[in-house]
Amino acid sequence: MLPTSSFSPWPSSRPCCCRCSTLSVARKKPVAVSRRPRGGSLSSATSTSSAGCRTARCAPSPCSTGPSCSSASAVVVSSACAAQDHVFATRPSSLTIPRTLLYGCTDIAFAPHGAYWRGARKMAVHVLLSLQKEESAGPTEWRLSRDNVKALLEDLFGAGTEATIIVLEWAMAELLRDKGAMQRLQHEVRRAGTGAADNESSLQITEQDLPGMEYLRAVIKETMRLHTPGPLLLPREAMRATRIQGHHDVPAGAMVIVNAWAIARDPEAWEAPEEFRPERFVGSAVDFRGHHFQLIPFGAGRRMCPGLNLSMSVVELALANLVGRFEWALPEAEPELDMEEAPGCTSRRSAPLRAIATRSCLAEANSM
Ligand code: HEM
Repeated sequence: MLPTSSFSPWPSSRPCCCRCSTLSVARKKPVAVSRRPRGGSLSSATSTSSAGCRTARCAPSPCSTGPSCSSASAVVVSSACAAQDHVFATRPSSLTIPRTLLYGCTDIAFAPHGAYWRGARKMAVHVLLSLQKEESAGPTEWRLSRDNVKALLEDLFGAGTEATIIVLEWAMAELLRDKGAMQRLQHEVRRAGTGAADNESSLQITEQDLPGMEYLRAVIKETMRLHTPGPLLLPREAMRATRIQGHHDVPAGAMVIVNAWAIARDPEAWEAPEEFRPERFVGSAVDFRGHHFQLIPFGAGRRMCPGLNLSMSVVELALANLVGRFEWALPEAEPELDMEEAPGCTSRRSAPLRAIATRSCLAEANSM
């Protein structure tokens, strides 16, 4: 993950770790925690919440001693940085939960770096996630056991669906709170949607309508910045000993956790980071495709999420049709939206979103 160039992962003035109950941060060791998550389990490594990440950010900085730290068995990265992607291209081998649930890590997400992972990922990207109708990977000579297939399907259904739904739900929640953003998005969608010129009942947003919708993409980026679906991404492991930023030694086998939640709210990278401001992405080149390390909800580098295009097509299409075809309001009984995130590996809403939809009035919208 995290290729080269300007590399400042653990600046002197900021906490460098989210609150993970079993990770103890050595105050004088900016990138180091002294022991692995208890039992080496996935849930203990990644179970956190936005409240936990926030608490850590407000805590006295464990990074304040600067670059004097030495080695680590687990490293938490909390600000945008670049590192040698090839060194961190594997997943921790010590996690018992994925090993048990994913048939010995024969899925893609937790497979160790190597031929099996490469083949499985290639197959998924070309055959399943390329959004092409024809198989483009060519005939495969792979022999997969029944368990291998089950592990792969768990990734593709499990990993994909929850994160995609999380983004859609948070986007609607933010838009329900921000009438200006909702109106601007509805205006864009209704102008571009097929049938918009006729009447609302024929409004249908298709994939062909999406490319011109810059504000729609800005809303989705801003939603993923504020509500990163996997706040700690997926853990990596150092395949060999390395040194990062010239002074942080990372031993072979150290677990690397990226606190994407904290990075996306870093006041040094973002103006008013706690506010929902989709406009910040209008006319901006900043994207989440792994080149801008301040926004990495899909990760970056070799292990970056291969489902990015698929999930973004789904979210764009669903959100455009939801806001284009309906007017939205909060239920009278619940005028205030609860914006808490539930604890866990993902940033699900703690309370389900409840909203009232009525048919849209396009004539009005088009005269704006
Ligand atoms: C909003 C939607 C999604 C988000 C935010 C998301 C996020 C992520 C993240 C953070 C990673 C780890 C990246 C890293 O280590 O650098 C990942 C990996 C992965 N994702 Fe997604 N994902 C999403 C949708 C999907 C979908 C739709 C699929 C497939 C149907 C999918 C399949 C995978 C797989 C197979 C991996 C493992 C890649 C590897 O280890 O080589 N994801 N995703």
